Amino acid sequence: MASLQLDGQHICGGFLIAKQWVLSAAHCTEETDGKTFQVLLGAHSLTEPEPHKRLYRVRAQIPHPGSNIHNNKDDLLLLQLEEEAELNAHVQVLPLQREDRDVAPDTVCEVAGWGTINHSGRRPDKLYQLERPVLSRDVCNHRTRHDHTITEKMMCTDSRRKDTCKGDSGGPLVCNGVAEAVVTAGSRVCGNYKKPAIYTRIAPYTAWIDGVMAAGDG
Ligand SMILES: CC(C)CC(=O)Nc1cccc(-c2cccc(CN)c2)c1
Repeated sequence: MASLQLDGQHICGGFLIAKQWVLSAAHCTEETDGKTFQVLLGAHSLTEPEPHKRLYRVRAQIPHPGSNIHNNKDDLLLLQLEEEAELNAHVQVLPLQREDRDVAPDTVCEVAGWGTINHSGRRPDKLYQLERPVLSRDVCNHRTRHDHTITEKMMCTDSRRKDTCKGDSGGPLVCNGVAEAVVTAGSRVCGNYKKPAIYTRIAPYTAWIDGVMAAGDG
């Protein structure tokens, strides 16, 4: 799990997909006015000293060309670290789902982040992890939910009570140990069952991800 930070403040989640590459969400750059993130790896607490915590500078930030501030489409961001991350028990690469097939509804997946915890807007110091069931695209696209805005490159999880929120964007949705999708802000509401959590599915973007990493590695 990565924390994308500006001036020492957690802004968004992300995760290591290769030794020198982190995947996150493009909309995380919306309020950075051009500043480059730093990436914290190996952390559980954002503030306390921990043996495997290390802050990395970012050589390049590459948002998906289709990403924009008006919708959640192609909401992916690749970050190339200044150097390869030092891997250990607390810092590992997460395998990506490369088969483009929907995760079955009701599959229980997990999502983690340092995003705001509840309606109080309290920001946690320690990483939170949540198990959430996958919601079918048909239910998620219902008129009373996200009203046909969920494309085949997106997926949803139930947002009844437990949900992702501000600061969780960019983190992985992990199903059976594989990163299936990336948290996106969606309608930017949290914990409302009528607005299920939305994720950008990874499998439809592996060609783009591989292409950027190949070009970036020179
Ligand atoms: C520059 C960005 C950090 C701005 C931003 O993302 N704001 C924001 C505000 C309220 C909820 C959320 C939010 C995130 C992740 C999941 C969800 C939906 N459960 C909401 C996101």
